Amino acid sequence: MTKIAVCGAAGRMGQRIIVAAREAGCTVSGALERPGHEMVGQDAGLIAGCGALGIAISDDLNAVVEGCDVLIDFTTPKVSLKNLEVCALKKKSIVIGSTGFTPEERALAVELARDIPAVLAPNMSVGVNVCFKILKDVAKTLGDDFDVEIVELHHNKKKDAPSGTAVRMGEVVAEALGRDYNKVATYHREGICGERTKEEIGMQTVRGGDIVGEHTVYFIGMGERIEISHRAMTRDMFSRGSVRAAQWVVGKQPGLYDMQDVLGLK
Ligand SMILES: NC(=O)C1=CN([C@@H]2O[C@H](COP(=O)(O)OP(=O)(O)OC[C@H]3O[C@@H](n4cnc5c(N)ncnc54)[C@H](OP(=O)(O)O)[C@@H]3O)[C@@H](O)[C@H]2O)C=CC1
Ligand SMILES: O=C(O)C1=N[C@H](C(=O)O)C[C@H](O)C1
Repeated sequence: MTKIAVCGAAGRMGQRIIVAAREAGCTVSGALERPGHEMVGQDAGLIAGCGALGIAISDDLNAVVEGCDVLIDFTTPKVSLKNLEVCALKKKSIVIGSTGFTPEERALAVELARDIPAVLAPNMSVGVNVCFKILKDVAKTLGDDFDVEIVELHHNKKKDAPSGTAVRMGEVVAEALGRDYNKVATYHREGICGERTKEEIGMQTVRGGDIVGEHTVYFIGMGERIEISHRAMTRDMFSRGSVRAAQWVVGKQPGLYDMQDVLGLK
């Protein structure tokens, strides 16, 4: 039985991951929150709503990592990089779902994962990962004649924008079209901003209420358009995906993998 520890255990995703790990027959060996968090000391299962587990939420990163086979971490990029560093020191695996990584932070993650197997993915759902695959084909087939715009909608508590999933969708499309995402992504239009260029990929963000996560990529041509949409109704396919990744990654060769590797979509 895979021993899974969860970082960000009292968070929206952390709670669902604890439930998913139990449902998948894994052992929840530890649960982490930051020092000073009001949930430290509480039973992780009671907080997650799946009944007492006898595992108190801890703020001791080293002890929790030592007790697990794999750490699942849904927090922030800075916290995830620290966790990756500690997992590398203790030769444990890690699955990171946090989003909002800068290119520099991503490069650091690749370096830190040199000696341990790690998964880093902005979206753990099967549906979104199949969309990544479809988007590549659609973009290649349509070529430069269709304008690409990406719109994402999330709840009002989300801290990063655009979502990690939207950024990855933009990167997939840009790569398929032979463009550099960092040069063509357009996040803002206001005032007399000029006509749309052919190369740009518009990235639009909507925040409100309790929207779990919705992404649409528009390929807009003359007289027709294609829309590829994914709508998440609950967080459960993200949490189940992260547990699937955790079971998959333990024992793999060192290196940084993504969900396409886990799902065999490459
Ligand atoms: N890859 C995927 O499939 C998905 C990725 N995400 C991403 O996961 C991340 C978390 O999302 P969500 O669960 O909604 O966010 P939440 O804010 O609900 O949860 C994050 C939790 O991590 C805690 N935390 C902060 N710092 C530390 C620390 N140093 N050690 C341990 N715990 C810490 C937070 O505590 P506090 O509140 O005190 O800061 C909070 O409880 C985001 O980046 C989000 O975009 C979300 C869904 C799916
Ligand atoms: O913060 C969230 O909630 C989500 N974040 C991920 C992202 O930024 O892509 C994935 C999902 O859409 C939910």
